[in-house]
Amino acid sequence: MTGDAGGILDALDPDQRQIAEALRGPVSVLAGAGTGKTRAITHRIAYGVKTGAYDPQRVLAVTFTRKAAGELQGRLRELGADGVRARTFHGAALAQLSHFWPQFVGGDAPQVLPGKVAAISQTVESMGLRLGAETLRDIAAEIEWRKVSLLSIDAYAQHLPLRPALAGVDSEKLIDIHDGYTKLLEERKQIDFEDVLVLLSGMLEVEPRAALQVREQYRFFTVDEFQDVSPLQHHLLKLWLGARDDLCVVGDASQTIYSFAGASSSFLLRFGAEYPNAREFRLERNYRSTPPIVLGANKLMRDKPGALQLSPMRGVEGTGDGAPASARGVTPTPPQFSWFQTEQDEARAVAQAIRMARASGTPASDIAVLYRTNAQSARIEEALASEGIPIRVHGAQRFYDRADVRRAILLIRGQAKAGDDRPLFQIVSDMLREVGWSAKPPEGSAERERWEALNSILSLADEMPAGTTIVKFSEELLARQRSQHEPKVEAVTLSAVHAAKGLEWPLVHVVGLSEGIFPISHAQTEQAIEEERRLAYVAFTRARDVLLLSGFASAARVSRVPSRFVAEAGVGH
Ligand SMILES: Nc1ncnc2c1ncn2[C@@H]1O[C@H](COP(=O)(O)OP(=O)(O)OP(=O)(O)O)[C@@H](O)[C@H]1O
Repeated sequence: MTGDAGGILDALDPDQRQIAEALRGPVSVLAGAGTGKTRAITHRIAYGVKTGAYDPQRVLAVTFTRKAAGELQGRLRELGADGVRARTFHGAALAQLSHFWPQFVGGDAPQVLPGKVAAISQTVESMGLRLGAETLRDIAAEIEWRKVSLLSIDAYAQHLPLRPALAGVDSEKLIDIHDGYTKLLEERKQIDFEDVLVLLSGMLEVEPRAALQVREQYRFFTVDEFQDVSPLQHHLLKLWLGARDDLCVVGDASQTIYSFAGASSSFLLRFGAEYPNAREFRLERNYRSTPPIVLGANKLMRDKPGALQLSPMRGVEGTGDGAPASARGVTPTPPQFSWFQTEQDEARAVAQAIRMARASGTPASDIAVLYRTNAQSARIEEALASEGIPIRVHGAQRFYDRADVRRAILLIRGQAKAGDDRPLFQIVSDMLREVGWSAKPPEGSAERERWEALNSILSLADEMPAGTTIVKFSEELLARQRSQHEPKVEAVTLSAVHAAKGLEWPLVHVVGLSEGIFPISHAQTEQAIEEERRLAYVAFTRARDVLLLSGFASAARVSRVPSRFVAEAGVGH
């Protein structure tokens, strides 16, 4: 064994360890929420690199969001697997398409449209139709669904009777819009987000030299969140692999929350049929949450296809990572449900509960408020701001895209180049002052959000080993910026459940648990309700120590009852 490879396995339980040691051939990991699947795959890759089984340059770890790819990259870097690439399907495909286009098509690759709605709107207008913004967005979603499902427009036309009807657009018109939109993009020499994968797949199919180059570059593949893979992504993955089978897929059928967008957990559940020589592993020990949270999650998913039965590990001697929860000011309590008259009452009560949690020592960054749709965040933002609680709205703007953060990093890099041997904390706080940071946090909520972002850079400097120079710190920041590895911001996270996948907090509020809100009113079929249930499962399993559920009775003169998911998880008032 080379270097400290064996040490990597020490952080794993026996099941995770088996996965890390299964370095070759097709491997599938069915892993429940909080069972350490990210830990298992990052350690597996690091172990492969350290033992020399993998050339890090030839390893590709794929996931679905840039945030998750950043997280994966950061964790791999911490484990010393630096050269390995963690990318989204889209990011990896775009890089390859841009590389191959000049060679095999000529000129630069076409520009990728930032969104579809404007082009659809133009198409619709040229047809003499008038459609509302909501319908245009629904059409955009249909175009996406068609493309990720690998359907031509003709094949899609056959499927139409099974698709949800769109208000004010009959089938014939809808097909004309798909046609018109395709032609418009061709004329403008533009492509959309899904076309990146469609075109790259086509290129790899018809250009053996392109396929050869990609296969030469990447040899070992890992796909996280495989339950959310679409037929298009699956197709591209097969092209990347060619005749080889060094593929490790990891996922949880109970966390499939993108089937509305064409994802299908059947690729995960039928992996063994696709690769008869596959080794299948299961991770069912939940390290994240207290036993009552785990039991509630199990109840919610009882007897659902592909659902794993989680065993709570918290409280079991010799397991768990780090300090007991109470050391951070969070005292574990069983999940609870509170019911309010209005949304405003609910928001106020959540804000008060968070104020009290902070007063008893829970750091703001240990708290999250999760909701079904983004539109719900405004109420909560308002209520938290009026209690003076710092917030960050997850998914609104990425940390390293913030103008103030970018300026601060630029200044720190400049100072590192110029040379400065004062203590790191002093240099960094001076640089931050130049972009408006001061020792005392400001009052207003936007100002406070900005301050917390800048202050997290200072906290990062503070956490560096003693004696770290400004040059080293600047390199660390740059590496984190490249991999989107965000420092911890001292603020309460507000997030839609979809965007919270893969994350965890000691204290989680899930709000708006009223029928018609969560499950959402437009989820009418059994399939749609099942997807809502999985979304509730994702939400509930984000909590480590305390899970507080709430809902409200009336909104816009509609009278609501508590969400079925509360009772199904066995959570009482
Ligand atoms: N072997 C282990 N020993 C102690 N703690 C562990 C172990 N494996 C995982 N954990 C802890 O369990 C939690 C969940 O791990 P991780 O984030 O890797 O989970 P996950 O399976 O990717 O979760 P999810 O699918 O719910 O997003 C983390 O806090 C992690 O540190």
